[in-house]
Amino acid sequence: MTADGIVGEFLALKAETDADLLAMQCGDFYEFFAEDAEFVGDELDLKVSEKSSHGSTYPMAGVPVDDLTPYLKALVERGYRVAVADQYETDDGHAREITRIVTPGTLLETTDPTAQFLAAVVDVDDRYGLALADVTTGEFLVTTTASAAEVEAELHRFDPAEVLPGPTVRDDALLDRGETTAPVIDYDDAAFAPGRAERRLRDHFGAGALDSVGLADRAGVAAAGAVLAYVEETGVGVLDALTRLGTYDTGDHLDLDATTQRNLELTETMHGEREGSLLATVDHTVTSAGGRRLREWLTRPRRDRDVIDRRIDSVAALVEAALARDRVREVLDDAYDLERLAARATSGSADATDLLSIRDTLDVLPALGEAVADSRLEDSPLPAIVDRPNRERAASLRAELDAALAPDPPGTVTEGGLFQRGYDDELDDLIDRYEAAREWLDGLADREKARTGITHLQVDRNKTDGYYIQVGNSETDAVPESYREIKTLKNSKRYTTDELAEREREVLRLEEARGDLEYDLFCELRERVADHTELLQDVGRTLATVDALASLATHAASHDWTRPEVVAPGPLVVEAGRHPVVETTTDFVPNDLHLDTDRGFLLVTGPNMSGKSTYMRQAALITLLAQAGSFVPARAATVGVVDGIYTRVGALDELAGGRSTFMVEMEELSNILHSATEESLVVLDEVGRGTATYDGISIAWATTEYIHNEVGCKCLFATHYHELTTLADHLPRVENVHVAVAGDGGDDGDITFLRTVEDGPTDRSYGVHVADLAGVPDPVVERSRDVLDRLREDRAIEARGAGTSDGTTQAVFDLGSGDFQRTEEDDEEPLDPATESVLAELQETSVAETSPVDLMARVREWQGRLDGEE
Ligand SMILES: Nc1ncnc2c1ncn2[C@@H]1O[C@H](COP(=O)(O)OP(=O)(O)OP(=O)(O)O)[C@@H](O)[C@H]1O
Repeated sequence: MTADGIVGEFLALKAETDADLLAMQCGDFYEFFAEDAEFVGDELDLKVSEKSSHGSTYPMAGVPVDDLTPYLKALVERGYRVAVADQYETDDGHAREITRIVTPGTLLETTDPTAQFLAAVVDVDDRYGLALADVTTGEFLVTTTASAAEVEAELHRFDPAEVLPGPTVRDDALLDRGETTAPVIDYDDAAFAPGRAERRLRDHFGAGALDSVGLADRAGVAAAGAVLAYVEETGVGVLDALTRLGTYDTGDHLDLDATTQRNLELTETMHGEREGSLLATVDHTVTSAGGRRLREWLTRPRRDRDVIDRRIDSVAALVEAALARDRVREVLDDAYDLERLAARATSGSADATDLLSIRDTLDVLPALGEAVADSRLEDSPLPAIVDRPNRERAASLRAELDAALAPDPPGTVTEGGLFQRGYDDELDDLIDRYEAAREWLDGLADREKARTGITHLQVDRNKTDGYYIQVGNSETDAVPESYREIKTLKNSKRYTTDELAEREREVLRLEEARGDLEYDLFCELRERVADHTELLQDVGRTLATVDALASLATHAASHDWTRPEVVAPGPLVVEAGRHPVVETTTDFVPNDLHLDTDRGFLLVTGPNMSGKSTYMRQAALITLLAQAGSFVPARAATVGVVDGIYTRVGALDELAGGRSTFMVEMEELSNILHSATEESLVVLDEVGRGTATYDGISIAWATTEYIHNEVGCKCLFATHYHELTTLADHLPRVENVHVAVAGDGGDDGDITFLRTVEDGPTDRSYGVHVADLAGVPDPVVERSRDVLDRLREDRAIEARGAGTSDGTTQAVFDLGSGDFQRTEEDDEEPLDPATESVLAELQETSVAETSPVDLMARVREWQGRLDGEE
């Protein structure tokens, strides 16, 4: 094919696909042309050369066929979708077609141990269907819900690598809320049609599959069908990896909205770092599958007490039995990622080393069985967990692999050397003949030296000349007549003979036959392994589960955590509780917490920086950890199961998202007030702060009443609005607690943060002290103290009337009530315009939002105006 034709063909194939880039095979290379070449040249630092076509030149960049995978991975991990066109032989030359599209959600070759979900969301008949498939492990989950917030929360939990919104949800806010940074692909509308989707699901998973997993909802079917269709387009093998369909009900798990997952820093901190998150703190797993399991438990804690208790029973046993725990972890350390290896076997991408890894990991199961047979673990649920997979089938698969594979097989599966002797008679025979021919060749140099008397003679092989006899120039006169010269080098000549040529042909033929036969045998073996996918997934899950349990136990033992008593919905009582992450970096002061039916709502006050947020998050995290099946950081804890944890904490900078912080705050509050039930735990940190003081107080006030009277859930509410503390006198379940400090924070008085939580409201706010600590310039701090003193003295700003010689007070704006109070005698008289205007401005002035300096300047200006100055 001409050069022109190649670029033309590339552009035609590119027009066929909606992938971002195309890699087209041209002989031994995959080439990118035109814009794609420039793009990959930049992204991957590939050399870009020029190719001429139709009189113009096109950029061209290529990678050797065997090296494509790492380049593909690099592109896909940056979020691009890459189509691959392979070349195949035809009767009159060769042709090319797109054989697969590699995308972030369907990349089998990933080396990142975290789960890689492809998600589809669709809305049918007012319900949302969400399907999540991880082709690297074969996991395929479907759920349906009527709530957009729940879809959002699930997307945040599963953190998909790629999202396919159905036609009706493409413009939905739920996809641009920043819940996912994954590429969002507008995929073929038809794939989401429920009828078509259902047929596709039945074809792939079998006619009865939908009924047996209880997938009836059209929205769920549509989402699952779209995922299948998409995966199918990306390559046939990848689709085969999806073996197990499952459904789940969002009600099985603790409801954690997306904001709460972020606020509680479950898997990453507010700054997007893993380090410092709850997961990073408690993760001591030794396998990547165990790490995935632990992440799943922390992001999807349970509501079912039986499940929770079983996990905690296992953790407790492992906490007690330190030696057995170490042994369990040591045994698990030898395990590879079986779920992923199973998917590689099913998709046909596993090589011999992968099958050996499967063999070695199957070995871990009996060893783990022995480790949990320890007397201190035998009464726990652990032996039953390890017994769940079929041990006999696992042992026989292991034995089959062990008998088949060579101990140190090559990385390619087409060149032989994969199998042990004795595995296959035909192969053994081929190998015997091959080795005999090789032996003849290996001995040839010595035999020829002896026969001819030539000393500088060697036999070797290279790509262009094949096998040859090489003789140094000084002795070429002595070569026998049977030698045929094939090449002259500077110091030597190369020869062949009829017999050497014949043997060479034989060796090559045998090599090829061996390679072909081993490849066929290997594919058969790999398929037999793929037939055991479910078994491998069972074993993989078991190892991951035990690893996650041992990790929780390791953390509990090393940080002195305690077993929580998990009870039916009800109280949350914590004795000497700590924050699970903060305690690892700080000399932490433990705190008690008591929330029950008589005392379900705590108003938490205290100076800035005293530890209010930490205290409240600690309560949420202790509940979450208990429901994940973990021990908790406390001396003792009773945790009443909750159905959801909802938090609204300090405003994040969401201005980049185009919404004002106060709007975000109110949207989050709205979601909480709509979602929380009597059995939820709600944590509110300074709700109402983002607006004018009196609006803020009013919203906080009404929120407290609503949660107390209507929702009736457990709630912790931190506030700087001292006014709210009086609510404890009116609402029976509301109590005040405060984080204590020593010192009054007054003029120069320093305060010491005690970090202890005590009953009753705090008396001061100490904000000026924190301003001082933060390095606000001295004049401002001092001035603030003056202003504060005055405000405290008067709790009022006076408006003095003009024209009254003695300057008697005419109207007082009372900061406590937020009302104007006038003196009796002035009431009759109409106000003069100056007073009117000052009062109007005064009414509009927000004390909280005006700096003390401005405030004083304004007051001075008002006084001037009232005194008749211009
Ligand atoms: N019990 C504790 N023991 C030790 N250190 C703590 C404790 N509680 C909080 N801290 C530390 O005190 C600092 C302030 O805590 P936090 O952010 O919870 O205060 P806050 O009262 O919510 O502040 P603000 O009102 O300004 O938001 C943090 O650095 C935290 O690590």
